[in-house]
Amino acid sequence: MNMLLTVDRLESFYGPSQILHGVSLAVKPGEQVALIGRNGMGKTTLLRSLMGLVPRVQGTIDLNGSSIRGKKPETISQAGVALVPEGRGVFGSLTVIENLTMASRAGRDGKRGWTLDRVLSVFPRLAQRRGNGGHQLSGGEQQMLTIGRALMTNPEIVLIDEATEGSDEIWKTLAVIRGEGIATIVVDKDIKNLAKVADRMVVMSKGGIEFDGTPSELLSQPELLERHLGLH
Ligand SMILES: Nc1ncnc2c1ncn2[C@@H]1O[C@H](COP(=O)(O)OP(=O)(O)OP(=O)(O)O)[C@@H](O)[C@H]1O
Repeated sequence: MNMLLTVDRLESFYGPSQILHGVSLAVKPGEQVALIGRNGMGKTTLLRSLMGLVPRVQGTIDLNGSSIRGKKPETISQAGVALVPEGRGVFGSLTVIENLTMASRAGRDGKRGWTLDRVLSVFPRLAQRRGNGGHQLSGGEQQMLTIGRALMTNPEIVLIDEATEGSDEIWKTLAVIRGEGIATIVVDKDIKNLAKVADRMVVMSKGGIEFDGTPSELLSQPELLERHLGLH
């Protein structure tokens, strides 16, 4: 099967600091990849690098066989990548509906599977608060809104940082996204729940990838879990 996303020997820098040291990773269409590791190991930097938000990156980032490395975030979004950042980034002065409609765009192949009505039917709480300003929403509702906005761009892959930061409803949402055949890279600390939903678990350490395998392969390595995730 052709890969959706191929990352090869990626190096990322903030000013003089090198944060990623040769990350290689491939994601198939529709695959759910969990990205885990201790604090400060480079998970957020990897997602931001894929979205074009890190100023200096070297190596390969290909989406559907075309390079997106060094492209602007807007171009990367048009190519089919959506980011749900930690801390969210909802527009507080705009209503729920305005936040959603401003993100609306056809997917790469012109498909518009995700419309306003569809997003509101998947997230009934957003429908109830359709006229509320973004700043009037709870943390969990803001996360739903950010995911709804990502879906309005009709993406092929959604990158979700600190997924359970908003609320535990994220697990239901991930199941919906999976059912749509949209690939995900999900960063979170809840390894048990991630292992239930992910096709693959990728462990980062010190700006590199330490492990890449199935949930059962990871869970059968207690020494790795303890060293990189502090679990025993
Ligand atoms: N804008 C920035 N400028 C300089 N250094 C940064 C910047 N953002 C992150 N870093 C550094 O890059 C390293 C990796 O951080 P990153 O946020 O990618 O890790 P993480 O694995 O997502 O951690 P966490 O789970 O704590 O969010 C850290 O040492 C951090 O201090």
